[in-house]
Amino acid sequence: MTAQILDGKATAAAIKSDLTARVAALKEKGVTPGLGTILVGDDPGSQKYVAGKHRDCAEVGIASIQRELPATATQEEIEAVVRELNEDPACTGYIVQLPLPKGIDENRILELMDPAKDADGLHPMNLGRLVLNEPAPLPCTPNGVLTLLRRYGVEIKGAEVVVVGRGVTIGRPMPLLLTRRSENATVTQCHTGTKDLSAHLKRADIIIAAAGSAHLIRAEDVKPGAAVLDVGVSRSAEGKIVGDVHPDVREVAGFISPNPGGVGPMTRAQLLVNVVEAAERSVG
Ligand SMILES: Nc1nc2c(c(=O)[nH]1)N[C@@H](CN(C=O)c1ccc(C(=O)N[C@@H](CCC(=O)O)C(=O)O)cc1)CN2
Repeated sequence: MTAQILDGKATAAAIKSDLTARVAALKEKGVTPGLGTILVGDDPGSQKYVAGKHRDCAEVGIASIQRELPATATQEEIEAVVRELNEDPACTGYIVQLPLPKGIDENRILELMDPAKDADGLHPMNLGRLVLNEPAPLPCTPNGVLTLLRRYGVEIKGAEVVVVGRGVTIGRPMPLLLTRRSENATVTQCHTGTKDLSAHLKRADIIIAAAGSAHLIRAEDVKPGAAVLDVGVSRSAEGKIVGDVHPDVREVAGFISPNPGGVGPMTRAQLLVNVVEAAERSVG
């Protein structure tokens, strides 16, 4: 068996095409949605992701607001830019690209954001709303994973899902989305303290690998027919992306998301969804 590809590029393109029409409708009502980004430092990966976000904006008609600070920026300097975007009426929503340089209090920066402008769904108020089952912008990568599973008809209801990783952008919020009544999955969260990862993986109908550990998920640990989503990013000596999932898993899994070309483009598409939804709320 060779796994069906969960094509994030194609799915993101379909989402962007729908958003293009919605942005055009907003513009007819006099509203141009605007996405702001705050990028601190010169990490090449972060620069690439932010550039991609603005390319996407141009594609669907969303205005771009870009703020860049050097790696030496102080907490106060970053906070000043957060306050500026909180007040900017042209900015419908914005993100602070993570991770921030060492020494910066990331949580304090996120807390300072206006939760109504939180395009990433990572403000503590919005994560709290998710816990409480209240409407909130959803974190982009977990929502991208869910959208991909739904588009390809992977059964989520009642599925045994293993999430590997506990980072703030995916590992922490992913189980919150999956265990909502609308999804009804059963979730096990694994991490570096998990004693027998292999035993958990072998039982999973869906594996979401977000550990950032190259080829951590091996074919012998995957149940035949399982859906495997590769969210991990490590780099080879040549600078190429190496995911968390070993290439041999394709021969065992029922569905697999490539990396690159799987969850990454979905993260970007869901960010645009959050901005357009915020703009639509503003016109009622
Ligand atoms: N504020 C945030 N910071 C970070 C987030 C986030 O959701 N919000 N997630 C990641 C990085 N990220 C978005 O910012 C992101 C990662 C990957 C991609 C992507 O399209 N990847 C491509 C490959 C790109 C390449 O060649 O390097 C793919 O998978 O096909 C987009 C966004 C951490 N920080």
